[in-house]
Amino acid sequence: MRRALEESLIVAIVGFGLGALVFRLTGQVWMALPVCAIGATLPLCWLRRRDDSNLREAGRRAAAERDQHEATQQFIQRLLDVVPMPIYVKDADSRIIIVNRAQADQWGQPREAVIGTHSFAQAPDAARTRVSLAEDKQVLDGERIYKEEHSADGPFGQEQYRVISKARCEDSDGSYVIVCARFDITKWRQAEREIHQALEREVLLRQRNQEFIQRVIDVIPDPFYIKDRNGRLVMVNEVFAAERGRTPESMLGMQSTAVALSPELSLATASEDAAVLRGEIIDKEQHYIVPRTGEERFRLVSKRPCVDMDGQPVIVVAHINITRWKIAERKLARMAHEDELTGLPNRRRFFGEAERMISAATRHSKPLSLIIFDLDYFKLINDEHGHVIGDQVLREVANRLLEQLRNEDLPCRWGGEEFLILMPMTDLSMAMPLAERLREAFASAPIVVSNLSLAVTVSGGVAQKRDDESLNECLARADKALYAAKNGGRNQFLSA
Ligand SMILES: Nc1nc2c(ncn2[C@@H]2O[C@H](COP(=O)(O)OP(=O)(O)OP(=O)(O)O)[C@@H](O)[C@H]2O)c(=O)[nH]1
Repeated sequence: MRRALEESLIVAIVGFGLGALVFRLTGQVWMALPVCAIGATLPLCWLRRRDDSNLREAGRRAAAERDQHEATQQFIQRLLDVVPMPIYVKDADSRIIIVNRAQADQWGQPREAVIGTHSFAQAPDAARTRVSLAEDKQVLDGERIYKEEHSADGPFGQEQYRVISKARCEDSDGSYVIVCARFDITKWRQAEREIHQALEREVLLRQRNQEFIQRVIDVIPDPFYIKDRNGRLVMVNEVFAAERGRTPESMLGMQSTAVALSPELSLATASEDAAVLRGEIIDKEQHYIVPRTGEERFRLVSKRPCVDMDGQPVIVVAHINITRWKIAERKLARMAHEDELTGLPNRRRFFGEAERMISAATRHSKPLSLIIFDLDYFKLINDEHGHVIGDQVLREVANRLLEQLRNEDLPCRWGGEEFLILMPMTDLSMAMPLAERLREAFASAPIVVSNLSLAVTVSGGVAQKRDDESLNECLARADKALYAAKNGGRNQFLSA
């Protein structure tokens, strides 16, 4: 408008100016008027020519811009076609304006068939259409949609996982369009699921193996456990836990040394564990007293190196309770040499030691005497008070006998209520007073057992061993003297 006013003003000034000049020079109006008209026409022609050239230039530019735009469009299309994931662009009315090859292939339609149609025409149902339209509105308002979808039956009837991305974008005209991209992640998700299931199976298998091992070790009747390289308990059987008043689960993770039954038992643990981790095997016997109960125990400790299910080194430990065997062994050893009831040497031990004493006496030409004695009327005690009381009396007789002995004397329970004493460095004259002292020890004080006060006397025979006789021959002589003492009224010792 302003430009038109300027051009009209130029035309008017030029025409009027030329007319005014002619009128001034000629003074003739009829000459000035045509000049005025010609003067106005000249700029008009010039201006028209200039506009025509401008128009042509504008047309050329518009065509070039169209070509450029089209080339850009084609480039974008080629670019999108290379992308393997489905992508399409729709306008603000949800009409498809660009679609790449992957998307067209997925829809199973040629590109030209979908351009200009509504995107929701591709939706499988009304619900999906509603969701799609609501999302388009959100996207046009500036939101970005990024979501994952799972369908049990995808376009080809198979399971499908997709990541869907929708975002707003400005086109070359400055209008908003919606760019939609879909990424098929089915294979990843399925692989992920398979890995997850495999892991779950492994965890389950591991758990079952663990439970099975636990059941197996719980069957072991002795304490058994497994610890890691740091001495922490990783598996404990019920006996081991029960011995400590705990449950197996509550002990896991604890240091094995922290649950030792007695502090001295774990003194060598660290060095032993290090040796086992180097591949050594440890088998040893331990004798200890349980501080809590005062109970005496023996155990066989067995430590072995092993590798757990993760390939980590562990130490397998078994404590075999050998207390009963050890005590039985101890008892057997005692029984082999001691009389079980009285604790006195038995015949076997007596003969063993007597042999040595006789050899020594012979070698040194020293005298040696023997006493044999038994209880008088012991049968009556048994008959009247029972064998249990009788046993107690025999034990007391042994105690009283031991009180009368000298250190070097060798006593023996010969059998039943008969006892022997072998006295080295003792001749008959020394042996008789000792025998009398023994008789007196019984005759002077009753034996008290279980609130019973029982008068007990003993009778015996005494013999000094001759150089030319055996121990049995000497014993036979002493026995004869005992027989005589019995027949002579009892409560006396006679010499052979
Ligand atoms: N309680 C108990 N009794 C025993 C044991 N060994 C032997 N006797 C008993 O000792 C008694 C021995 O009886 P006798 O041989 O008649 O001798 P006695 O009654 O002592 O009579 P005299 O020796 O003649 O004075 C029997 O009753 C045996 O059963 C034992 O280990 N325990």
